[in-house]
Formats: sequence, structure tokens, C-alpha cells
Amino acid sequence: MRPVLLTWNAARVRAAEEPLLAAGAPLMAHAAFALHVAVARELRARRGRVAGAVVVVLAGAGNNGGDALHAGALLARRGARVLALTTAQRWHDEGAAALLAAGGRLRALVPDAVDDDAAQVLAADVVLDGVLGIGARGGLRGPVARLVEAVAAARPDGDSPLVVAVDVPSGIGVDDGTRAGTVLDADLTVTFGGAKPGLVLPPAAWAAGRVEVVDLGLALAGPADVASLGPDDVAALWPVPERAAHKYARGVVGVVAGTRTYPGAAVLASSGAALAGVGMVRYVGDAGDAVLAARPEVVVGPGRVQAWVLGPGVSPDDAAQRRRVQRAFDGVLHRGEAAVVDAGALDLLPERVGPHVVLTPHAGELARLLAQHGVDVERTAVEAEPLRWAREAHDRTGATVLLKGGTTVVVGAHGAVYAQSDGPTWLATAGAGDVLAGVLGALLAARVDDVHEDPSLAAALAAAAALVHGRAAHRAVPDGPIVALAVAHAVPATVAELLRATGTLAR
Ligand SMILES: NC(=O)C1=CN([C@@H]2O[C@H](COP(=O)(O)OP(=O)(O)OC[C@H]3O[C@@H](n4cnc5c(N)ncnc54)[C@H](O)[C@@H]3O)[C@@H](O)[C@H]2O)[C@@H](O)CC1
Ligand SMILES: [K+]
Repeated sequence: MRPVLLTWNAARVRAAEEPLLAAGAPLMAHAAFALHVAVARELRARRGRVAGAVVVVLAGAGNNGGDALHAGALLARRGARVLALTTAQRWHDEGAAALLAAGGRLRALVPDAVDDDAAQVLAADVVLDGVLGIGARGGLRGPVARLVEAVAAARPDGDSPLVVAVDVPSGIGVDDGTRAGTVLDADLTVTFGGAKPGLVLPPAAWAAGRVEVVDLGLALAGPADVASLGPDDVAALWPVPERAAHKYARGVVGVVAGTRTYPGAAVLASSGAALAGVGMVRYVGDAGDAVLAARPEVVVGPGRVQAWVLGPGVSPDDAAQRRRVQRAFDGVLHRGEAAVVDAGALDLLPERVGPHVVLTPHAGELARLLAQHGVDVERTAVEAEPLRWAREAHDRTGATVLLKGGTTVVVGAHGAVYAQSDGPTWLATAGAGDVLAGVLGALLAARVDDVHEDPSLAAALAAAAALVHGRAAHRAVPDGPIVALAVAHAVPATVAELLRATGTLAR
């Protein structure tokens, strides 16, 4: 099972490299050797052998190009036919010399014949993208940008050549996950010393493919900049009832969602909470009949709760539901009850709350929320820089922010940041967010005391809910269209599988 993936920004990786370089550690040799091993493995899997494979190296001016050239040299020594295309006026001298000595070829990209070079790239078995690494300032420029555009346009999804990004796909925002211009989408990224935030943050992460980390022995201390939870981490976070537990001790979730005319959100949010394994779900609102028809174990009516799920299907003109949401916020502010604040409840959020409140907007809702706080930003800008705007919302409101999207970004207390890409693209469907809100409500209800002791835990729980939600979708319908209630129904088996795999139930 994939454990947590921790990422560190470029400055921290450089700082960690410094003492080793000063002591003469051959980091580039080490990085290039590991890169060549990964490429050789892929080549053998695809075509049986390395010898005779056609490899094109795109080599930029810096050490990223150096890594790629040295790896190209090692592949050439194993019989690959390696051509390096240099993309700048300069290139890494030692790397180039090693490649030539190993029988590889090297020439500059031809600015006027980008299409010919693109054809050469497309005919290769493997392309090593070593144009820019952590030294990038902005995206690809000039002929190489045009070359990558031409290759991207001609390369059908998942088809040849195999693209291996060296350290990062060239030109992504290494620290912030932005995608400033054209990026060559990789099948595999071999990253050195430690993963970088842009390899897990959207939208750049979608260019990285599978990520392999090469250990260079760097002392990357302190908390990671961005983490991506794996199944084992989620199993460790999941509240497993003790033998003596009763329903109140396991947590009660209060759901304020849906209306008599639109009861769907009430059913979905209540189902998400109940099926995630909470002690009890209370439904508060006018859709009680529909909720009970779907989930007879739900209790309808107000009462003591540890966490709220507020807002799914709550429309701005529903005065009664709005009052109920506001009453719930009293408990959040004065009794420390946790809350998931979604959809219609986002408009009612008090000016300042604590991290035990988790907002779950999509990009459009986040833009609206920020507008309420005097920050003018378009939905598309939020989509282009999810981390930046989720952080802004956290700073302005005090809440933990889970920003929904193809990759979910969570920003919480004490600099906690998570990026989760666990769900299929089919999960972008009506009601899926209501289920997620319910699942997260269940986690917060069970662990609210822990959250008050360590407020950054709310972000970890939000990331855990996103992982379980995404995996439940995969489990419900592998590789096909999905509806929200099916995701909810797949949550118990998804959780059981995570716990079983780590032996958590055997305690
Ligand atoms: N420091 C080290 O010893 C190690 C570094 N490693 C590699 O070194 C890389 C970092 O190397 P560098 O610091 O040389 O930086 P890069 O190789 O990422 O690129 C820097 C070069 O590109 C130019 N440049 C920056 N942005 C550009 C743009 N948008 N368009 C065109 N040119 C641009 C810069 O002027 C500079 O010449 C890492 O990503 C990694 O691949 C690895 O070899 C491991 C060890
Ligand atoms: K690169």
C-alpha cells in the first residue's frame, strides 16, 4: 500500500543538498544512475530489452539537463540509441561529454524545424524531459515550448513514447502546483531527494504521472510542505470503536441539509455520515421522511451533537433551514462542536471560526466565499492556483479548508496542507460532495476532542475523508459512471479494507 507521500519545496531541497554537496557527495551521479535504472526497467517491461531502444533526451541548460544527459549516457552504454536535443544556448558540459563518450548523439533543437524534431520525439521509445527542474522560473519558452506543444497535440492518451520527467515535469510550478504554459505530460516522474509540492498539487500534479522518489540521503527535517495521505495513514486516523464504546461516546453527527422539495442532499449527507461508522446521526430539517425511508437508523430532531454537517441542499431562500444552520453555528462557536460547512451554509459562516470548522467548497463556492471577505477572484483563477486560494480562505476565516476538485486540496492549522487524488474522474457528479460532507462529519464527531488538542488534525481527517470517498467510488464502480448514493454504500467496505490491510481491527 502507498504510504504518505511527503513533499518539500525547492528551497528546502536545495538547503538539504548543500551540506552534502559541500562534503563532495556525488548527488548528480546518484540521481542519474537511479533515473537510468527506472527507465531501463520501463523499457524492459515494454520491449524486453534496453539495447536498441530509441531514447530522446530533452536537455535544458542546468543540472536538470545534467541528470538527463548522464542517465542518457548510462542507457547508451547498455545499447540504447540515445539522441539529446539541447534546448538552450548552454548545456551541462560533463553530462554532454559522458553521453558522447558512451556513443550517444547531441545536437541543438532546430528553431525553424520544430515539427521535424517533434516527429523524432514521437518516434522514440522513451523521452526524458530534462529541460527544467527546481531551478525553473516560469514555464517553457521558445522552440522547446513549441516542440512540446507539437508533441502533446500528436500524442494520443497513454500512447508512445513513454515520457519520463526528470525530477519534475519541466515548467510546472514546483512549489505551488501551477501550470504556466505547455507541459509535457509524463507517464513517470523520477524525483530526487524528496518529492516536490507540484507533484501532488493540482493542476501540475496531473502532468506527473506515477511519482518515484530517489533517496539521496537528504536531511529534510520538519513538517512537509504538502502531504498526500496513503491508505495506511488513513487507517491509523480512522476512529475504531473500543469494546466499551456506546453510541454517544462514538460521536453524534447533526445533519442540517436538504428541504422537503429537495430531500436528496439530506439523504446523501446522512447516508455518508451513517455509513462511515458514527455512533448516531441526527437529522434536523424538513426532509426527515425521505431520510428515514433511506436510513431508518437516523434520529430526526434536534439534540446534542459532537459535529455538524451544514449546508448540502440548503438554499439561500429557505429561512427555516438558515435559522437551523445559524443555531448550529452557536454550538460551534460556544460549545466547541465541530462542523463541516458546505454549499448553502458557506454564506452563513461567521466572520471568524476555528480549524474545527471544515469548509468544503468547490472552486466557484470558494471564489464566492472570498468575495464575502473582500477578496476579488474568479473561479478560473481558483482552479489555476487552488493551494493559494484555499490558503487565503483559511487565513481569512480561521477554518480548515477542503477545496474540492479533480485533486482535493486541504489547508489547515499550523501549515498543514494535503493534496488527495484518490477518486475517479467519474466522481464529479451531483451529490458526491454531500456524501463526502457526511463522511467527514462522522470523523470529526468521533475525534472532536483530539481536534481541539491538535487543530491541524482536522486537516488530516479532511484528507482522510477525501481518500475514503475517492476509493469508495472506485470500489462501487471500477472505471465507470457512478452515482453518489453508490459511493456512500461503498464506504463501509472501503473502510474495512483499509483497516484489515493494516491489522487495525485486530487490536
Ligand atoms: N543540486 C544538486 O546537486 C542536485 C540537483 N539535481 C538536479 O538539478 C536540478 C536543479 O538544477 P538547476 O539549479 O541547475 O536548475 P534547472 O536545471 O532546473 O534549470 C536552471 C536553468 O534553466 C534556466 N531557466 C530557468 N527558467 C527557465 C525558463 N522558464 N525557460 C528557459 N530557461 C530557464 C536558468 O537560467 C538555468 O540556466 C534539479 O531539478 C535536479 O534535477 C540532481 O542532480 C540532484 C542533485
Ligand atoms: K524536468
